[in-house]
Amino acid sequence: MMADVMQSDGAQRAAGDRPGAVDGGADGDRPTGSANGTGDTSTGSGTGTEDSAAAARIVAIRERIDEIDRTMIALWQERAALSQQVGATRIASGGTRLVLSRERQILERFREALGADGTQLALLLLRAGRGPL
Ligand SMILES: C=C(O[C@@H]1C=C(C(=O)O)C=C[C@H]1O)C(=O)O
Repeated sequence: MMADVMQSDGAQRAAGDRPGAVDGGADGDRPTGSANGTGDTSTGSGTGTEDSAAAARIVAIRERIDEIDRTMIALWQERAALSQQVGATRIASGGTRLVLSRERQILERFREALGADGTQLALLLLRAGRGPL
C-alpha cells in the first residue's frame, strides 16, 4: 500500500528500507554477504554493484527514472492545483465541494489501469486536490 512508503513525518523511504535507517549510511538497502564482508556492495556511484558495465547501465537508466520522477511531481502539483480551482469555482457558485460520482469514476479508472495500487494512488491524488477539508 502506498502509505507503507511514507513516514508520518512525510519523509520518504524505500519499501524495503528499515525504518530509522539513514539513506546512504547503514546497509539497509543492500544485500548481505558482500565481497568485502561489510554488507556494503555499493560503488562510489551508489549503484549497488561493483561491475563497472552494470554500474554504467544503471546510471544511464537512473537518468530517465529521475526525469520521470520530476515529471510526475510536476503533474501531481498541477493536478492538485486544478482540482482546487474546480472546488473553489463550485463552492463560489453555491455548489458542493466534492462530487463523489466523479471521484468514483476516477478511482475506477486507476483501478482498471493499475489494480489495487491504482486505487490507492487515486485516493492520494484526490486527497491532494481537496486540500484541508
Ligand atoms: C476536481 C473536481 O472536484 C473534486 C475533485 C476531484 C478530483 O480531484 O479529480 C473530483 C471530484 C470532486 O470531488 C471535479 O469535480 O472535477
